[in-house]
Amino acid sequence: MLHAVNLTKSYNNHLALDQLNLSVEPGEIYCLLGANGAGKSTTINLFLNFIAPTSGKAVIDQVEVAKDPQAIKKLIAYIPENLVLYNELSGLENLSYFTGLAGMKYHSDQLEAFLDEAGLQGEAFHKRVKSYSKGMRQKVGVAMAIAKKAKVLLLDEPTSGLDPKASNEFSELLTRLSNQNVATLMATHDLFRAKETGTNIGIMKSGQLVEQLSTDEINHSDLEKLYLKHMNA
Ligand SMILES: Nc1ncnc2c1ncn2[C@@H]1O[C@H](COP(=O)(O)OP(=O)(O)OP(=O)(O)O)[C@@H](O)[C@H]1O
Repeated sequence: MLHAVNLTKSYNNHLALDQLNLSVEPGEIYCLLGANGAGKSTTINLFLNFIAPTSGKAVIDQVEVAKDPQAIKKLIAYIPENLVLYNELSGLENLSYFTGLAGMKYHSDQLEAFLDEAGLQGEAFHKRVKSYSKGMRQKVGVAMAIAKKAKVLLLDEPTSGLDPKASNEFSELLTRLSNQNVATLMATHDLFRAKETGTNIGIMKSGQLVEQLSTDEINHSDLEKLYLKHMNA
């Protein structure tokens, strides 16, 4: 579903991403780990076509992202660390606005069903987003992905700053979406969540993927040891 093929990005001779090769298939939750500056966001941004590759390609559903970004837009949902929503609008109004912008027409009862599926409490649907916690805002993002019937989820540190309960709820949503065959690529610093929620883990260092493994293969403690081994190498 989602493939990086020798994907490379350099900024003025600085290699932010160096010949990355990875695949994420439907139903997989692939977690990218790595220190600050390792190239995680660069990878996500290349799949989003926010930036253009220097060489290599990002491919989603057999379409090269840089060649047909409009086709890709229909397939993907993106949740960054801080989702941009209109604070003066309610969660429901934001969902209505953004789905409308993406060319989708839903009745308010359908929009409410999406928010409900994303785990937002009914009493919050009509409250202004400025009163929402970060976890509630992220749920609006998940509702957008559900409304869009996105085949691919691109997430850049979506649980950063969430309390453990909100983070756990977010992880449960990801698992539910992966059970519906969504392919997820997530940049995160949270080793615990990556092991708990992810199906696959890639450890990045200085723009390179230095380790790939299935979460079935490793326990929490060994994952931490492996991560630190790479960071200290
Ligand atoms: N617009 C830019 N111009 C120049 N260098 C950049 C730019 N964006 C990213 N970089 C560099 O590319 C490298 C990879 O950055 P990236 O943001 O992908 O790392 P990251 O793994 O997401 O880090 P973090 O965990 O801090 O978010 C870093 O060295 C960064 O300084």
